[in-house]
Amino acid sequence: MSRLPQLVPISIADLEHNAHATLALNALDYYRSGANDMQTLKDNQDAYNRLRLRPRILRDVSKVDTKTTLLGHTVGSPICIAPTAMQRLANDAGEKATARAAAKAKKCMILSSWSTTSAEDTIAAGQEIPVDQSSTSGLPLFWFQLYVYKDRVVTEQLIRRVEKAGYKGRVEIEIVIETLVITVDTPFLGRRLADVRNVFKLPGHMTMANFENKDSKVTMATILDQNEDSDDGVDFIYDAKTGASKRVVRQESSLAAYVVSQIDPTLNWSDIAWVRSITKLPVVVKGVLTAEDAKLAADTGVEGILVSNHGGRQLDGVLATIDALPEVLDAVKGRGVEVYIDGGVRKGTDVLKALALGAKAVFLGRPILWGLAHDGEDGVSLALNLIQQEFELAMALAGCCKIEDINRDHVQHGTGPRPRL
Ligand SMILES: Cc1cc2nc3c(=O)[nH]c(=O)nc-3n(C[C@H](O)[C@H](O)[C@H](O)COP(=O)(O)O)c2cc1C
Ligand SMILES: CCCCC(=O)C(=O)O
Repeated sequence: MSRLPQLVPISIADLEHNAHATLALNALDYYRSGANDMQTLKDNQDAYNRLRLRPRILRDVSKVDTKTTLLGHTVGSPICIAPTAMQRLANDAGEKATARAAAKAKKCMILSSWSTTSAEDTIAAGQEIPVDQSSTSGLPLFWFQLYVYKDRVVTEQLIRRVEKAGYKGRVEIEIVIETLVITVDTPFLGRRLADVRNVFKLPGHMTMANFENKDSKVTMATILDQNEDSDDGVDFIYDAKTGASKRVVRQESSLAAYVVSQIDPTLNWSDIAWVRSITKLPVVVKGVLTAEDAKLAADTGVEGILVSNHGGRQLDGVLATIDALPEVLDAVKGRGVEVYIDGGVRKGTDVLKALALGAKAVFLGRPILWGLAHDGEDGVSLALNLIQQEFELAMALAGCCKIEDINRDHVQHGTGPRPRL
């Protein structure tokens, strides 16, 4: 692979550029790909660029405060970390590095079900960072992303593990896993062509750590080719229920094969109700793109909706998330459901636009991975700080001192004069 010269990163785009130069192709392609033609992947960013800001002037913006609340918890900023699987492909410290950077920045991090570090170890890493409990500028927050397995016993065990890992109720520890984020857009894995070509797989020394326990080193038998060295195109698919491994000839991304074998494509609204019935954790559904589904989510009683197209990695050709956001917000207006967004957020002005349209918070996927690839924990801190500083500047230049100052009048579609209301 040709190597590009490294940049001293001063934007998320620079971090991405550097990651292209440093990551192994298997990891780079897995991280950067969208599904099929990657139309939605591109549109997620383009759609932000189609929006225009309407700044207000002469408003004393000498002090800007970005703290906000997420389901009742005060965090330092509405800029949060989306769940991305297998972070150790970017840097050996993986999810631990991300957790420490999130804790330092007092930001919310969602840990993926498919992390290469366990929920317990990730939380513990976050707790290494001292937090000022009396701080009025917010505290870090850790949420957990759940894939619902065909085997509900496996799903429930994972929920119990996560509840336990959250140490909820111990007053001296403020970092809690407070919310389950159920991903609902992945009954099957979207077709990411580069992963198919690369026959993507997780390297043998990494594991899907949330499915291990002290007695069994489940080397993620699931997607691993157990004959790693010879790469003979044969996988052993692990059946979590029987503990047996089935031999399959691999013709595609091992991840896609794993999803087929484990993740429940029959998932429907009654399963969301089931999850709610077995845990006290608040529930956010991740992957809503339409008013119709937003209403059903509210009817199911969820606490939050994350408007997401999975970073353009699932159904190619769907709306950019920022274009889908208004109909979701309209559909659940007055229902007490918080609405967040992810996909294509790369600049401080993107954050401002999303909040102006009504999102409570934005979540970053790939930018965190680019930061990790750049320099582990410091790289994630850099990614978070770069976009945080851009956001604070954008707020000030738009005449906003605090999050509540940002409103619908700060943004318009297109470049023409604002239509009369
Ligand atoms: C490499 C990668 C892995 C991901 N893994 C997960 C995952 O395990 N669970 C999940 O719900 N979403 C996952 N996502 C989707 C992200 O949570 C998020 O929706 C998306 O990345 C946001 O778009 P952005 O990358 O443009 O910021 C993943 C995305 C990427 C790029
Ligand atoms: C079930 C897929 C797990 C990882 C993921 O969500 C992604 O690669 O986008």
